[in-house]
Amino acid sequence: MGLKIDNLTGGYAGNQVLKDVSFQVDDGQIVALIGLNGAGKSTTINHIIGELLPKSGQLTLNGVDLGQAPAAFKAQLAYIPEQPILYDELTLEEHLELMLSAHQLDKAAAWDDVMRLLATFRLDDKLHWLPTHFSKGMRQKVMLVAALMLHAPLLVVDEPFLGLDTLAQRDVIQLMKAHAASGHSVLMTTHLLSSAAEFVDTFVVLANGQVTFVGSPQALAQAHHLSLSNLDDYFDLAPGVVAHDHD
Ligand SMILES: Nc1ncnc2c1ncn2[C@@H]1O[C@H](COP(=O)(O)OP(=O)(O)OP(=O)(O)O)[C@@H](O)[C@H]1O
Repeated sequence: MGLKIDNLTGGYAGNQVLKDVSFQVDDGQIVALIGLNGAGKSTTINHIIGELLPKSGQLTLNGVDLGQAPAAFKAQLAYIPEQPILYDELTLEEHLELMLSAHQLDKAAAWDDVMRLLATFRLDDKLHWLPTHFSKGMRQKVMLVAALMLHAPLLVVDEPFLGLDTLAQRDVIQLMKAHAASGHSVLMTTHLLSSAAEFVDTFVVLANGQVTFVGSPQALAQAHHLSLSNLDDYFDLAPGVVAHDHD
């Protein structure tokens, strides 16, 4: 079933950003939300994670309605924000233990999997490090491990590649693909259209808080006479996608 967003209108007090946004993320799919700065990508995500309340519209995840059962809705998703949020006084291991217990997961049962993820990102020898010792990319990797180890039905990732080296970017793509292949789904935002076109199933284009396109990378490219490798030119060419940040 996956995530279904129907006619979502919402935003911030005094700034209604999203207008009638509808799209879905089916089980087993990777969907990328794209759009220029200020188009409404983060606002959409803030609604999905329950940080913002819709003015109207409906969000359901595997049949659970966010408005009616927020805790059950949120329990099904793992969210990786654009800016890593870590506690200065907790080690890497303590961060992961905290996340596991917050999700009622048993450390003994989950730990082999956690160590595999840490090894993927070359963090397995840093369990006792504090966040102050981590580089920006390492902090991002910790957030990725903390979310991926939950195996949540929906993984929501704001800008997954920000601050990551090329090896880690490749690893994140593989892990997102594995997450989807296991029947779960991924919703991400990105500005890297050509790279995303290599592994996402669907692009959802937002412009000025409205959905202007939903379809495969191939369909998006064809609609604008672009090749997949030239998709980064999309926002130069597509009419009606320009966001107005401050109107
Ligand atoms: N806390 C806020 N209060 C009021 N308006 C906001 C707030 N955060 C964002 N906005 C406005 O909402 C609109 C959409 O912003 P949003 O952050 O969703 O865009 P985005 O597509 O994620 O952009 P970016 O690519 O820069 O991350 C913008 O006009 C922005 O100014």
